[in-house]
Amino acid sequence: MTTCFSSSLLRPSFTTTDLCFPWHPPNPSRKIYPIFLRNDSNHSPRIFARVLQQGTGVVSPDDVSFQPPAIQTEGDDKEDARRIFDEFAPIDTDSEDKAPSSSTRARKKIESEDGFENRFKLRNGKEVFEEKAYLVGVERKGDTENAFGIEESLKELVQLADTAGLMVVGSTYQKLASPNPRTYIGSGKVAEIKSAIHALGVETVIFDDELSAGQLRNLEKTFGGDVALAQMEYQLPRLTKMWTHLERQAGGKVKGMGEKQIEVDKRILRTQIGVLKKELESVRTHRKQYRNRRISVPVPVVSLVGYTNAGKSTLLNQLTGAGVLAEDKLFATLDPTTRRVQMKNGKEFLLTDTVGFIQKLPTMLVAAFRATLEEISESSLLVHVVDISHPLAQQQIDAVEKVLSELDVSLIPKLMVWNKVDRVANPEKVKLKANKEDDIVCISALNGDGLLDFCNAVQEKLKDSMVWVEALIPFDKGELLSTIHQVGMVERTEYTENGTLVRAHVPLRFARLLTPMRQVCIT
Ligand SMILES: Nc1nc2c(ncn2[C@@H]2O[C@H](COP(=O)(O)OP(=O)(O)OP(=O)(O)O)[C@@H](O)[C@H]2O)c(=O)[nH]1
Ligand SMILES: [Mg+2]
Repeated sequence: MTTCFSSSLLRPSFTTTDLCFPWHPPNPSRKIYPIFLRNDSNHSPRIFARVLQQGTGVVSPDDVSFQPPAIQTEGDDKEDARRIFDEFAPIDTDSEDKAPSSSTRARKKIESEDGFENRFKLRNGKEVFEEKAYLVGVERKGDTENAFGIEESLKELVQLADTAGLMVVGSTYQKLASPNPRTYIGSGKVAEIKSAIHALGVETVIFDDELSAGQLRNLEKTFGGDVALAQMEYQLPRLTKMWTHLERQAGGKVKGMGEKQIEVDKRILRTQIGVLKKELESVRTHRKQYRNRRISVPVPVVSLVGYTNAGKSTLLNQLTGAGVLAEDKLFATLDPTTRRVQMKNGKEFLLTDTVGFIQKLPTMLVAAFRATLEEISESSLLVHVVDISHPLAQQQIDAVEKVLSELDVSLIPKLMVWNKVDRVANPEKVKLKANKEDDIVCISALNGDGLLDFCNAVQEKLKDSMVWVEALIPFDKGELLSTIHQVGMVERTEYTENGTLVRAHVPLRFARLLTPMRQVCIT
């Protein structure tokens, strides 16, 4: 699962055109392990490596069976590459007690000018440390059969990095003629990355590529870090050692940046982990409370599902004025929100916004995503929102449907919404096409176009999940009658001596409430 963009998604410091982003399409059939290599100043490659395992689960160091180093370079001179990698290799082992060198002082000066503390940014009300990131894409022979093209996949990675609080300052890629996963980027590319690290003050390098255990080991050795973002917490006690060690690589005979800096770094990690945990916990609690409250209400629940950035939150806001965060950013919505939609004809349904789907799902979002999935399975109707203006709309539809097909939701009725018709070259043509298909409605969530049609279509589809009842409602139960009108589809009412005879489709939960009256009616 993974995510996409206009330049407004990107930070002000760069634009889409700054990014040279040919990219290898992620292959859903394989595990992708982007490696984050962190270098903390323009001059000191204080680096650690971490792996973000895509998909569910968390990789642990024990899961990685190391084999002999197996970096093979392609096209370039292997010796050359080895030399470049060697520059990052550990050197001295006991430089900790030595006086700070001029390079350390210069680095500190740069960091203070850079406003280290200023780089804690507030995002969605939470404090994150904004790191400068550089992306490295690798396309292997055979990758091209993937539905998502290189550029799109790379853009998604930009958005993911952005969402993760990183500032993407540049990127590069390399095409490898061999599908062999043991073949890795050549020395020229390594040199290019190295010079970018220095020139752009890059702190995090993200490789989006499948890495063999050998490569992993090599990178781990080369860059000195233990591996895994998901393992940050696990690594915490070992960071002091690791970063001191990396310090030595940076300057040779220099003293490390000192305990203070190391403590700051650890604090950053702890903060990030803590924020994440709290956030996911609150998602869960929130969802549970909402669900419990909702179950007592007979109004049908409609869930908006769809690829990230499709416009789900915008649609919810338009229909309900909910003020739900809608942003041109990956996973703007983490905490699903439910609002009551009241139609002009008095009908009601509950509309739930959900976390967007993506072809690759970052580990840190998995928990939130699961909360959403639980939500989906309890809906009366799934509305699949599609950004029809997106060049890869069909691939995004396929990605979402694939996820849905893996869930236990096949019996829930579905409605597809083609959103952002205002952005397509020929809206009329698109609308015509939608009209020819069953269960597709064209809308612009942004300007409100087609929303009435949407609500009507929702009502029609909800019928599929309702049950047919005939009930005699006593006159003193007038509130039941108005609820039937609100949440159900009334076909006919008839006033009799004993009450009002109603024939209607109503949500199952509500039908149960009517059971005694149905019996009256039948007898
Ligand atoms: N032009 C246009 N832009 C739209 C429309 N609907 C949404 N957008 C824009 O698309 C971007 C994404 O919208 P969101 O509503 O945040 O998308 P989402 O599906 O909730 O995304 P996630 O929460 O990340 O899954 C925002 O910049 C919206 O303003 C539309 O109908 N037309
Ligand atoms: Mg959203």
